[in-house]
Amino acid sequence: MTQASIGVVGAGAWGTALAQALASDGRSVKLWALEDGLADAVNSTHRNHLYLPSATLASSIEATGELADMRSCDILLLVTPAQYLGRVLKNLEHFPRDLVLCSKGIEASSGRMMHDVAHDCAPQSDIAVLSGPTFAHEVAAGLPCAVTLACGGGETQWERLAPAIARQNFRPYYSIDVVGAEVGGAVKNVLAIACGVVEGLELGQNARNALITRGFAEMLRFGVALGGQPETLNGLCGLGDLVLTCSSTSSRNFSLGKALGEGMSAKEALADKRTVAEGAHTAPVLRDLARKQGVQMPITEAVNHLLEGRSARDVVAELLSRPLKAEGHAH
Ligand SMILES: NC(=O)c1ccc[n+]([C@@H]2O[C@H](COP(=O)([O-])OP(=O)(O)OC[C@H]3O[C@@H](n4cnc5c(N)ncnc54)[C@H](O)[C@@H]3O)[C@@H](O)[C@H]2O)c1
Ligand SMILES: O=P(O)(O)OC[C@H](O)CO
Repeated sequence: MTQASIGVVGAGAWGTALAQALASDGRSVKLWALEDGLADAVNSTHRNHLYLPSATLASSIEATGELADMRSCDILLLVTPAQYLGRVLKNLEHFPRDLVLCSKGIEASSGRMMHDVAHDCAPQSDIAVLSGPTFAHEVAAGLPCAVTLACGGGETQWERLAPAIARQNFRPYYSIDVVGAEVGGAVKNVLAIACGVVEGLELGQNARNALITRGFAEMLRFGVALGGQPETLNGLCGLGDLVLTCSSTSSRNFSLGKALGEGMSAKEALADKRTVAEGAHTAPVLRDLARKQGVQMPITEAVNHLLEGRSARDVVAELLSRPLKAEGHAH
């Protein structure tokens, strides 16, 4: 049987790392890069100097600056920042049967989750979501990791995707819950900003772990309200990614929060960044969607206050002054 041909759309840190993981067994992988000259640089130096300079890339990765070159792929992994997914999909001329969404966010202009954005552009394709605790530099270095691969096309899609995506050190777990997988990745980025603030203010490990646990309760409430399954959010794409991202300055979202906690203004912390901290874009739209659903998300509300310019100490004091309530309270 011939192998499915794979393309990765987006040559930021994560798209590059995914291309490297998939090419680690010598398979050829196409990688689309937006920036002028980046595709040529990747092909000639086997490095992505802009987004993942630490990694040496397999020679079987073929980078291109032309989206049209992705038309021959059987499977496309879409790895743009969430706010650009719709725009890039509109420029794709041809959609394969399998689209795998790897961005972690919500479209701010419309409130659409990534699978809705993709479905609106490519209604004939089966849509899957790949998400989990995965820092790009570790994946690109070949270190082991595991992810949720939620297949909207069910088991038949999983049977196509699993052999194309699984590698010795890159281990997908099957799920059918596309909504739960997307909620986990989008919400953890917002919560990681909050945990970074705790680090920046030196509030201690007890506070950080309280925030992770109460943040997880927010993630669960929101995910279930949207139709996601609690067991998905208990897994790699939910709790697993939340714990990773809330514990390390390798996370751009955690680092953004830390800078805010140390006293930098949101404007300064977000200025001139080539790389994306998705939580900053997701926080306002997540708050609006939660309010619409009647779901309480006090930590998400607090992150929005910070991004709107309130002082970190005031926002933390306000969170700690909320009325006492039962831990298992549903709202
Ligand atoms: N970096 C990681 O460790 C990691 C891991 C898992 C998931 N993700 C997710 O992957 C997605 C991409 O993140 P990343 O880390 O690869 O990005 P990055 O911060 O490394 O790079 C920014 C990306 O944005 C792209 N970009 C900028 N302007 C654009 C435009 N107008 N149209 C299309 N693309 C544009 C750039 O080409 C580049 O690919 C995000 O949703 C992120 O949450 C990242
Ligand atoms: O650097 P961050 O905060 O975007 O996190 C990267 C990954 O999503 C971790 O799983």
